[in-house]
Amino acid sequence: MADIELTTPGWTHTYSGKVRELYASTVLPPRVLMVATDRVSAFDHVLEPAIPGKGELLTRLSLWWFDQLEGMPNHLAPREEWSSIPPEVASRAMLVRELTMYPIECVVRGYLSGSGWVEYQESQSVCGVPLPAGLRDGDRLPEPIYTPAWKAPLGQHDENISYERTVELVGETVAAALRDLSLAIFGRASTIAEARGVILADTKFEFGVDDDGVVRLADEVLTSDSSRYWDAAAYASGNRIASFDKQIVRDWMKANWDGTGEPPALPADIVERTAARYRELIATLTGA
Ligand SMILES: CCOC(=O)Cn1cc(-c2ncnc(N)c2C#N)cn1
Repeated sequence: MADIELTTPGWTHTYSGKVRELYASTVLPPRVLMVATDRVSAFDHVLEPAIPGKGELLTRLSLWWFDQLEGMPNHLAPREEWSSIPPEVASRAMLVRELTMYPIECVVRGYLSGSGWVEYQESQSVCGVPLPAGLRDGDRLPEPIYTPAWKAPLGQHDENISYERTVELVGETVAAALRDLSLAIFGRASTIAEARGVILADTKFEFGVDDDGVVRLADEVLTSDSSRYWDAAAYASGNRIASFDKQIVRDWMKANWDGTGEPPALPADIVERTAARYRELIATLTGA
């Protein structure tokens, strides 16, 4: 990994994700700086080259969604503290309260696609949740389903788990809260997106708890990295999955890599088309 320390003093690098870096403040109260890079990952690999502007675009999308989800406590630090964000990353960073994170990926699916479609064909269920017969790839589910995963340490695969397993991991009260909050947020976000001509097919939330015991929506929220977004008009006309997310990259990888060894570099047109889809999604949803 290229040198990732910030040139601005007062920050210590603490964690590298596939596409984001975390830093701890050495001067503020417990705060975490979450910096989004332009890196793109698919099939558990970080791909080359980076997608120009991706980090900034997805940060803007996260911040817009946090604002839309008023009333839902989140991990953003008070905006008056944001002047302390290093200018070198300010356009693609979020300053957040340090939380104790729950090890649960709170996945909500409103449509049948991706790994869910593969599993459905074999078992007429997704993550153990039984579904009606006769569904097709891309179909809207009768109602959104909560299909949690255990958040594995970096480098390991997240593992789909049952709701009962989440109870064992975090207790009944918190497990129920994570499920209910995830389904409620998904419902509100779907309504907001559909009013703008965009289908939110599925997404993944993460939550943590602060020192006062408040459960807060954390991580990035409803970005093209944590969600599948489709164009509603294209979907209605039968193009079931004209996507606004990484599908361009996934489809190219499936057609040009056998999954062994290091993945090939993305061609320039795939990089540009992906950047353009990110820009189009943010413009469509936020108007900016
Ligand atoms: C670099 C990628 O980060 C992650 O994978 C997710 N992650 C989040 C935390 C976290 N830790 C304390 N406080 C928080 N508010 C958060 C948040 N969000 C740790 N890992």
